[in-house]
Order: sequence, then structure tokens, then C-alpha cells
Amino acid sequence: MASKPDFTPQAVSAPGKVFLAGGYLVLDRAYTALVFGLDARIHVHVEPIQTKSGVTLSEVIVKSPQFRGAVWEYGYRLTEGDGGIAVHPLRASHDTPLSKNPFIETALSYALSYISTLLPSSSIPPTQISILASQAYYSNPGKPPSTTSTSPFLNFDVSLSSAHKTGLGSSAALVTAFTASVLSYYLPRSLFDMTTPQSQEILHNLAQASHCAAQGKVGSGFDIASAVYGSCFYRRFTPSLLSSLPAPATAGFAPKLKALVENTDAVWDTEIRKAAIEMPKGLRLVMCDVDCGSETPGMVKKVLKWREENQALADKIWGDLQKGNEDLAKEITRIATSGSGDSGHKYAKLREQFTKNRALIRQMSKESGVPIEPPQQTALLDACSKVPGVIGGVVPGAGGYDAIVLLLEDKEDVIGELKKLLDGWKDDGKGEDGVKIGKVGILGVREDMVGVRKEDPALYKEWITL
Ligand SMILES: Nc1ncnc2c1ncn2[C@@H]1O[C@H](COP(=O)(O)OP(=O)(O)O)[C@@H](O)[C@H]1O
Ligand SMILES: C[C@@](O)(CCOP(=O)(O)OP(=O)(O)O)CC(=O)O
Repeated sequence: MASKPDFTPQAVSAPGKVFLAGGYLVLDRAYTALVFGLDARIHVHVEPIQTKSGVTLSEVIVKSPQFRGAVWEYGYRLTEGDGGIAVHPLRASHDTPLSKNPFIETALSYALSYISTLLPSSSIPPTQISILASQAYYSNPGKPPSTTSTSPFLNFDVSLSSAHKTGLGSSAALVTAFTASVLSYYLPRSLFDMTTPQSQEILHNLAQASHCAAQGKVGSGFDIASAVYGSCFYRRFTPSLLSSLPAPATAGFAPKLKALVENTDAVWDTEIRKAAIEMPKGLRLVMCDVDCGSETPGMVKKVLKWREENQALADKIWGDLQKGNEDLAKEITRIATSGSGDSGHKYAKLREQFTKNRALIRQMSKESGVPIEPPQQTALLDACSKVPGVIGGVVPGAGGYDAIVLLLEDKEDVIGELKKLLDGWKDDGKGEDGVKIGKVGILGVREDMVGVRKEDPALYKEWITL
């Protein structure tokens, strides 16, 4: 077995996402989705553990230093019966409560278990891992860590559980960057090199498996796919391909995980088309965070139940939307690759496509009784779409009250006008559901075509305390 001669710090970042088209449809393999990676990233840095006493315990310490009290300590050991590496949370002292982070714990146990199938367990020494996230993932205002700081990361000065998420897919970006940095740290380049398609596939499969396990459900996986590959056209994997995987630390977990990750049985049927999507020069995405107290749990369940009970009508809407989504992607990419025409005319078809797709989403909303594009969001999207230079917009992903995404000309005056509209935006209170939306703010993010990426470990100097 080839193990690494030395362990040098490694760092990897992965992007968040915005789902421009294909929400709900993507849950079914017969349909696809159009998802953009964002320039908001989660970074993970891995280095040898700094022990004061010189005693080496099988321990991994994970810190998220932008948040209060965000430290998780884990013990790990190789289990019998090919169960892989078991990871168990440790208490820093007897009187501190155990703090859980299922995404970290699961990503760690899956990554170490996979590594244990390639290296002897004596080649898995303890490490210290730090997580750093872009401001845009949270709406809490951050502060520089010191007055002389040059770091791009901010201190949120709240606990992670009280931070307010903006919905860019933090757990998927975290699991992807975490898995990639741990594999890059322990494995020699001959076994894992993130720049190769083979290693990206290994990363994708491993991150999908651990993200699903941590979430306790098999989602469509679009958020992991975009964290690994960046902006793409996505068709999901068959959900049952994960069902034969035993739980970590139970007999046979490690070889089954290896076969799944390396796709030995050719079970993965995910389709990721990067070439199908390109952002035209001079256009960009803008995401707006809508302040809204109401949350709508179970939207996905309700939509799927309605679809099951109204197959014929649902098939018609799903089919029309699929065509609309494909046309949208084609038109965006056509403009990106041909680029001709004056700007007013050039975007006419694209504008029309947004309008058509939104009408179908509203039909889906109305028929299923689920507020995917509720009237409050219709009013907001209509007003934004009238700002000169804004081409169109949609409620991203599952929809609801909490966000919109707009495609617009990347010019300061267009953003300026949009900001003016949003600063003065007031819900007219006419929504029959009684939900009133509050302030609407522009998030500091835009699309990014690049997926997972190696970073310079020096970027985190100010955050990594000995
Ligand atoms: N910066 C971070 N540091 C550590 N864990 C994080 C961080 N950001 C997100 N997480 C983990 O991801 C979880 C949020 O995931 P989830 O609820 O699925 O939201 P999202 O839609 O942003 O993915 C958090 O509870 C935490 O476990
Ligand atoms: C409904 C969906 O198709 C899309 C949900 O998209 P969001 O962008 O709303 O995603 P979250 O990160 O889970 O909040 C469900 C899915 O594909 O998993």
C-alpha cells in the first residue's frame, strides 16, 4: 500500500449554488436541472495536529473559528469486520456538553473509511481541521478578526446554530470541501489528485453518499454536484444505488463504500453537463435574500403528493417546464457563444423564456396549493424585471418566500437602480395567505463556473490558532 511520505497542510474550497431551473423536476431522473455555482465558498484546511504534550492520540479536532464555541473533537479507530473507521465525538472536558455536527462527523467517518481501504491505519495520523466560509452564506454581519487583518473571512461572533443561513447550500459545500481536503491530505497524488476527472468522480460519489447519510435522506444531489463541478446541467442518480450501503462501523461497510465510491459496479447514472451552460459576457446573476418570518416545511412532500394524485396534469406541467428549462439554458448559452445583436433585442427571447417558465411555476403552485411562487414573490419579481437591464428572474430551488434570483446586465447603473427599488420595497400586504415579506437585500454573490478548487494554505494564517 502506498502511503504518504510526509503530511503537508492542504486546503480546498467548494462553491455554494443557486438553482435557476428544475426545482422538483430534478427529483425524478426523467428531468434535469440548471444549477449555477456561486462565488461564495466554504474552505477547509487540514494540517498535522499541534499537541502540547507530545502524546499522540487518535484524534481529529475540527474548528469553525468564525463562530462562537464551534469546536468538535473526534476519536477514531479502525473497526473489525471491515467496518471502516468509526468516529466518535469527544468532550473537551467533563462539564462541557457534547456538541454535534452531523455533517462533519459523517463526512469524516466516510472519508477516513474510504482512506482505510487504500492505506494501513497507521498511515492515518491525527489532524486539525479548520473551516472558513464566505460572508454570503449567513446574513449576520461579520467583522474582520483584527484591525490589521487582511483576511477575506469575517468573524460572525454568534454560535453556528443561531447564525441565519441565506440558503446557498452550506452543508453541501462544506461536505465537499471537507472530503476533498481530507483525501488530499492523507492520500498520495497517485491515488487522489483533484485536478483529474477520476478523482473528481471519486469525490462526487463519496460526498453524495456522506451528505445523504448526514441529512438522513436521499435528495436529488444537485448541491453536491455543483459543489464539485460548478455550474452545470444536472440529471440525478437513481436513489436506490445508495441503499445497499451498510452503516459506518458495521460489517462490510468499508469494501462496500470503496466499490460505491470507485463505481466498480457501474451503478452511478448521474449526468453532469458543464458544456451545456455558459454565462454570456456582460451578464450576471444577482441573488436577493427576502426577510420573511414564515417557513413552509414539507413543500417538497406536498408537491410530490399532489403530483402522484394528479398524474396527467402534473406530467403536462412537468413536460412543459422541462422544455422551458432546456430552452432557457440553450438561449443563455447561445448568447454566450454568438454574442451578436444590440442589447435590447439580443435578450428579447431570454426575457420571454423567463416569463414562460414563471407562468408554469405559478401553475404548479396553484394546482398543488404550495407557495412556490406566491403572489408576494410575483409582485417582487415583476417589479425587478421592469428595471432596465434586468432580463428576468425566478424563485430559486424549491421556491417559497425567502429568496429570488435575477439575471441582469452586469453594469453599475443596473445594480444601482435595482438597489433603489429594493431599498424602498414594501409588501402591499395583499397576499391572501397573510404572509408579509420584509426587507429585501442583495447578497454579495454572483455565479462562478468553477467547482472544487485547491487553495493556498497561507490564506488561513490569521484563523489557525496553535
Ligand atoms: N461554517 C460552518 N462550519 C461548520 N459547520 C457548518 C458550517 N456551515 C454549515 N455547517 C453545517 O451545515 C449545517 C447546515 O446545513 P443545512 O441545514 O442543510 O443548510 P444549507 O441549506 O445551508 O445546506 C449546519 O447545521 C452545520 O452542521
Ligand atoms: C425542491 C428541490 O428540487 C430543490 C431544492 O432546492 P433549494 O435550492 O431550495 O435547496 P436546499 O439547499 O435543499 O434548500 C429538492 C431537491 O432537489 O433536493
